[in-house]
Amino acid sequence: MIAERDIATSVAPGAKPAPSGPPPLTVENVTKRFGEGPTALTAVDSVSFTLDAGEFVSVIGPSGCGKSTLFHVIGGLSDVTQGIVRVENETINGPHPAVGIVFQEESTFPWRNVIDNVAFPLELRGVSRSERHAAASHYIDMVGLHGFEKRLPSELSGGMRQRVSIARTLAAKPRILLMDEPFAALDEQTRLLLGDKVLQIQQQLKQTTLLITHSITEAVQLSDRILIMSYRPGRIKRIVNVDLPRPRTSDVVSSPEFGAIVADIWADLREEASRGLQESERGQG
Ligand SMILES: Nc1ncnc2c1ncn2[C@@H]1O[C@H](COP(=O)(O)OP(=O)(O)OP(=O)(O)O)[C@@H](O)[C@H]1O
Repeated sequence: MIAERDIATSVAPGAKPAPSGPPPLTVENVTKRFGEGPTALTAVDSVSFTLDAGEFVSVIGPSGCGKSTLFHVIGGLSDVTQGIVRVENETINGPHPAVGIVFQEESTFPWRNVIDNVAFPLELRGVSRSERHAAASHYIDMVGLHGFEKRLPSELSGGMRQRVSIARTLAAKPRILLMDEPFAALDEQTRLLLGDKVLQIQQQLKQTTLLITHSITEAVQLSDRILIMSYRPGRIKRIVNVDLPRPRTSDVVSSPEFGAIVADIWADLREEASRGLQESERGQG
């Protein structure tokens, strides 16, 4: 069940075009259980939402609330127990070619240089070397790695390697970009600056994106909407519309409006995270 209590509803008139056609992503009453019988664990419970074209939505929740489970289900990497995930009008039953995935873990190929990493999905499609290198260069520029085309991943920082992963996923021109805590391993300053990059890309491509994160600042900095999940079973507790003007940069974090949204989300998350902590202290986590 979705409990929707939007905190900021005043979307500027004409800010977003009215959606036409089916939403790029529909998650309908999705439940995911692990195991059977009395020891079965419901990780995700009756989750429903849609993603509109060009929208940036984040899913946020305390550790163990089922964010990664939801990510795996939407990415077609894991089956649902109940419910349906639709990409446009198509029910998925495995990875869908329209969904581009960026993982939390490093996923660059260490033996390929930057341009060949980014060009990889085009190579799989049989695109000629010159064409795929031209396309890859475009996305390398977009993520701010111009000049690093010939470097190996081992010659880059962690943040740069994640940018290579993002460029590689974008090079496949996904209709939906799905990211699971892509900046989790990075320090706070790098996260904020990479957030700027993601905002620029969003601005440029109007890329429909679903981000899984446990960082409130990241979610508020980047998103149009934030889905707050409850601690076990993972349900959508509340949906927050982030009515901060776009284009945005990381400067937005110092505005009072930003602070108010963060504080509001934290009030919910603190409750859920405390519940998680208490359960793990009782040995149920
Ligand atoms: N393959 C699995 N088998 C059994 N239980 C699982 C499996 N994967 C996840 N779980 C359980 O499902 C619950 C949700 O896990 P999940 O990893 O989706 O949470 P999360 O919100 O992504 O957590 P974190 O932020 O710590 O990564 C947890 O209790 C976890 O132990």
